[in-house]
Amino acid sequence: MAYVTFPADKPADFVAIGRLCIDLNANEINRPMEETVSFTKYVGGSPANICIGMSRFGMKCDFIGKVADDQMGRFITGYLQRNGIETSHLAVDKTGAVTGLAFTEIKSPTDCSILMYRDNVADLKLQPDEVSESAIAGAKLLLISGTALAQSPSREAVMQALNYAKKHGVVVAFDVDYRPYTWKSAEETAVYYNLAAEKCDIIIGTREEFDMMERFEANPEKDDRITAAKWFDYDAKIVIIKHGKEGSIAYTKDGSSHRARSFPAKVIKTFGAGDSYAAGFLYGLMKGWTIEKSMEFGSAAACIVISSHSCSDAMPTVAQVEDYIARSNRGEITAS
Ligand SMILES: Nc1ncnc2c1ncn2[C@@H]1O[C@H](COP(=O)(O)OP(=O)(O)OP(=O)(O)O)[C@@H](O)[C@H]1O
Ligand SMILES: O=C(O)C[C@@H](O)[C@H](O)C(=O)CO
Repeated sequence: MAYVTFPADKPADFVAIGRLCIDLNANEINRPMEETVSFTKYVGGSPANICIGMSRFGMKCDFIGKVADDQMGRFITGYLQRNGIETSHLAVDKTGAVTGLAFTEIKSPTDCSILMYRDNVADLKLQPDEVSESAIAGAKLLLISGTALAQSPSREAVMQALNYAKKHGVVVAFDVDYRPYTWKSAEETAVYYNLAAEKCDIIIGTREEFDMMERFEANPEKDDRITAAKWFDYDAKIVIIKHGKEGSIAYTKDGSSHRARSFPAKVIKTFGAGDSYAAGFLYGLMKGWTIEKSMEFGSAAACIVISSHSCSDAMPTVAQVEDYIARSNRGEITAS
């Protein structure tokens, strides 16, 4: 059963809007940041990672965002281009804003953190009039990501993108992607996340992210079913709640639920799991697969990324994900 119907006659498959930044991932893993001396530079930011993932899967992708007018901004644009992503809808900041940096600390496979440098970043300066209506009208699926709602004018740019998507019958997916930095308060976060989520067809978040959105509501048991049910009174058709290694659960508007286990993985670091899961799941859905098969594909894509050093660069191809599922089913992959 198709829970979401994607428009057929569009020149592009997928357009994402929001954060583009740099990940500097520690080369010396299993060490605190204080003792780390070298890092490898990658393109980062959740929506950028998801877009790169979709492109690796063979989807025709476009990105709407803003980069700094510096070497880092040009590195990001070039990387997207080399990955086959349309970059003509990227604005270039002219106010002296910088590229956001995410230094990753990998103390152990389960103890990872991100040290952010996000003052005066270009991605949050995207203006509503820099959001291309034709880019959104020309895609089957728009992905928005929560961090872009943290500040104006990026917040209004995302709301504008949602308006264009509604006007042109584009399916909207929302990855909650809650990162505490750049938000001023938990109340502000909940207000804007809820405003955006009301307009989305597919909502994907972790249990903790939905807890944060439910700040003004009663769900004392943190019941996933109660969390999901609210959104079916708005535009949602699918709500996915992720539980890390415990897997994920999708609720659909018809009242059914669909569970996905996680696969074993030799984990290097856990960040990037959510982005690769989202890319894999959305790819499956766009291919017309069942919810279960799409979730399984996303879960296996996540394992490939968390077993690798980077997020963006490690995004797998379809063949790599299929191979991971097959090897796991044959018992050839064990957890770390
Ligand atoms: N340790 C793990 N082993 C195997 N699979 C995992 C592990 N951690 C996460 N996953 C897979 O990735 C999916 C998404 O992970 P998670 O719930 O941690 O999302 P997230 O918190 O958004 O990720 P991120 O750390 O990128 O922000 C899970 O549903 C699961 O399939
Ligand atoms: O912006 C961040 O929070 C870090 C990212 O750059 C990183 O690539 C990521 O989001 C992984 O999920």
